[in-house]
Amino acid sequence: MTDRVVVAGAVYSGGRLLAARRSAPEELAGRWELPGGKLEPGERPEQALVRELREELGVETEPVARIPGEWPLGPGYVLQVWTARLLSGDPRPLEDHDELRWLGPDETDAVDWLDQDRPAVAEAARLLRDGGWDARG
Ligand SMILES: Nc1nc2c([nH]c(=O)n2[C@H]2C[C@H](O)[C@@H](COP(=O)(O)OP(=O)(O)OP(=O)(O)O)O2)c(=O)[nH]1
Repeated sequence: MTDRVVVAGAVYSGGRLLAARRSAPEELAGRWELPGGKLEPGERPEQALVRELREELGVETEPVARIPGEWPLGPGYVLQVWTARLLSGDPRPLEDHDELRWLGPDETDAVDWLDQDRPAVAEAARLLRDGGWDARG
């Protein structure tokens, strides 16, 4: 069976990366992730990402580029990650999260990322340090 996709955003603004601390489920609560969620039937990943970031954080974003790779999340799900530009709004933890942090290029290791997010975060951090974000859009 094909795995279902969870799409997450490496959201950036002003040279910083957004990290979100999960409030649920219990086994993930307190760990940090790139915000996003599951694709709904018929949705493209970029559409799902824009919808999830609107629902969870109250912001409008524009997906820029996929971070190459795909990471297993447990039975039946894989994680795909896009860089995304913040277009408008100030992110707030409306759903699924209880804290948000903007991380500068030297701070991307400062939070306890979910293990399955670490490869994508490492690549996002590299892009942030190289200033390569907008070049990819
Ligand atoms: N959003 C997101 N979820 C992740 C990441 N890493 C990771 O293991 N997950 C897991 C947590 C959840 O079990 C699942 C995504 O579920 P979710 O709760 O964010 O998605 P959703 O908003 O569509 O949730 P739902 O209420 O429809 O179940 O993937 C990540 O970086 N971002």
